[in-house]
Amino acid sequence: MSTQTETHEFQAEARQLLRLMVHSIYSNKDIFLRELVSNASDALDKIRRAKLVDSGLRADVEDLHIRIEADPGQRTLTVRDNGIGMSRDDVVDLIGTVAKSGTAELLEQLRSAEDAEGSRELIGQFGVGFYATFMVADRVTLVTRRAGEDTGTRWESDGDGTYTVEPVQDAPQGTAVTVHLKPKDEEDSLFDYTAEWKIREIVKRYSDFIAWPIRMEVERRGDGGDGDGAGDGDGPQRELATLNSMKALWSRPRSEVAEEEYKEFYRHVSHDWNDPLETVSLRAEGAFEYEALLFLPSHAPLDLYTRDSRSGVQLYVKRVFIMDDCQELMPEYLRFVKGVVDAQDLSLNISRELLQQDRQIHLMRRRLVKKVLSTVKGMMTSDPDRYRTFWREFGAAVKEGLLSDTDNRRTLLDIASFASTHDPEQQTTLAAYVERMKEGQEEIYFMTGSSRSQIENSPHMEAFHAKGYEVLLLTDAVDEMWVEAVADYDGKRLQSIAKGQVDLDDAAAEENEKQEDDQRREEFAPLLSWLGESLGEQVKEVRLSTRLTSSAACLVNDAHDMTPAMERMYRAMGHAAPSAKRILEINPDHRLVTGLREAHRKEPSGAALTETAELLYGTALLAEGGALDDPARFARLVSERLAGTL
Ligand SMILES: Nc1ncnc2c1ncn2[C@@H]1O[C@H](COP(=O)(O)OP(=O)(O)OP(=O)(O)O)[C@@H](O)[C@H]1O
Repeated sequence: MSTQTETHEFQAEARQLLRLMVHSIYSNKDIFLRELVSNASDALDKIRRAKLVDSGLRADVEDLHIRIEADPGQRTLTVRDNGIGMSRDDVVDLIGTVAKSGTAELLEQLRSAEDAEGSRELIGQFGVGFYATFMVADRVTLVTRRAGEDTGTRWESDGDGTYTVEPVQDAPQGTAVTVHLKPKDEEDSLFDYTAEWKIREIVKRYSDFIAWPIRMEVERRGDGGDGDGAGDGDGPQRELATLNSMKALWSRPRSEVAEEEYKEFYRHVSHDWNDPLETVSLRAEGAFEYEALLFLPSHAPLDLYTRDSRSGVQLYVKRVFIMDDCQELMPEYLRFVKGVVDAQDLSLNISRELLQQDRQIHLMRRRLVKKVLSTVKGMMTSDPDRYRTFWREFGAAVKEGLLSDTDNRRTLLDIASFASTHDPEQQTTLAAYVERMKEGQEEIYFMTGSSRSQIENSPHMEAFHAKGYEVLLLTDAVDEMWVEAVADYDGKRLQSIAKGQVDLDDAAAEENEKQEDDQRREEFAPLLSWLGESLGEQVKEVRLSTRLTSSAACLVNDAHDMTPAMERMYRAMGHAAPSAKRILEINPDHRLVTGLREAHRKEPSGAALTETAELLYGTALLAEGGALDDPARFARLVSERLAGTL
């Protein structure tokens, strides 16, 4: 070891991931080579781009390629690229840590995953990249030099928790990763990764479309020989071969590309080990030509709802990689879409700033979005199960589009599904809801809340349930927001059952009940006005309810007020959101309410009565899942009352 060798510890999460790799929960170990080739290919993309942007960069971009070197004697396999390379700090930051958000959650889920199958699925959603080498290696050495820098870095680890870094003077530009292979053990899927046939097989299978040549020294194939590679006495002849075809998949007609090739390409661009759910290809001809090959994943990534979630569309210009994560091509609500867009008529030097202003890019994005949405719409009829998977995984993200993408709002409403009281298992579309609407029903009823059972059991549901009206049960955080922005679907107003007044009676019944109502209002007027005063701190009005059948009371919002959930969300985002006072509705048929009316008639004031009013309000709040201001006081009042009944 040189005097400049430093020993570092892997970051805690990295250590845990490494342990998983060493104990190899993933049965297909071949993919380690795919990961190394994929990283090498990215490094080559990056150097070409860097040189385009800064022609003064001291970098050799003459013959960019990947080279695989196998040494059966030493049992090593090296993947070498002459790409962008890494500085010493890059190596420590990128290789020694796992920067991906969601790592901690993933590890937690892995710990609780019950079987190997479950673990594989989870890890598949994550992609372990470079660390996959530790499935096949007992030591990994990486030598790298960043283009433009003089000193290189040597990194080495046996995957146990620490690694070393030291400077090296004679490193070539780019990165070489040498895997010191564990002994072969085919029963454990550990093949001989120095064997030419095995390397060829893996490259062909996983990396054929890589745009850079993947070269390796191979045995020269004899002309019509016996194919055993044996030489004629001078030993086998060797030659340098390119193992991959390098064909850009997106430029080939769909009919000529095998499903398996698309899947591999998807894995390359998405770093997802699972198959994609759907492939979307698009070719635009004319004044502004481009080709797109996009994928809808089959699982939501763990970081889909975190702030730093990346969008997965790469931009190429005339087959040259320009940038990852091109947000100008896909709106945030479709950030899970992965793939490649290759434009013919953009400058290779295009910057993000210019992209934002480019009219053609705007048009391209509009068309891509429409294509993705129409693909989803198509799935609804062609393959409903697949559509359901899509919506389960990505529905909550897509609904964000109802707020941000007014152009496509109608399509978004068409492809959306919601839980509903109609069916405890299956979600419904709005179109299906409208079809089932009762005669005379003018509105689409919904309620937002934190869970299906909480909404279903909330007092607001009672009359809707009793009268057989279907209610949509909206439980995603984003639902609170979009329902404020979207007024109607197909001319039918969207109406929260927890807001404003409800009127579920038909005209004939209404006439009969009108007189009864007037009489009741008169009877209850003194109680309502007393309750209004007594609970004046908490509510802005107390009125008789038409939505309750079995509960004594519930809280509702005025039609234009924010719901408590919205207020909480605004506060969580750091906005000031003063609490809007709500309306207490009481059920004139409930024993507690009629009893209270009688008690109030006999003795219009008094501490016990005021406490009952407080309890009535508190119970209504609890029934909808709300939080009491002073739970201890509430508990004491309830205990005292209970004690009185014994
Ligand atoms: N051959 C290489 N040349 C330059 N940088 C590399 C090379 N290999 C890895 N890196 C750097 O190390 C980082 C981490 O690599 P790693 O394979 O662990 O994850 P990743 O490729 O970013 O994502 P994933 O885990 O999904 O494959 C890369 O993002 C890249 O910046």
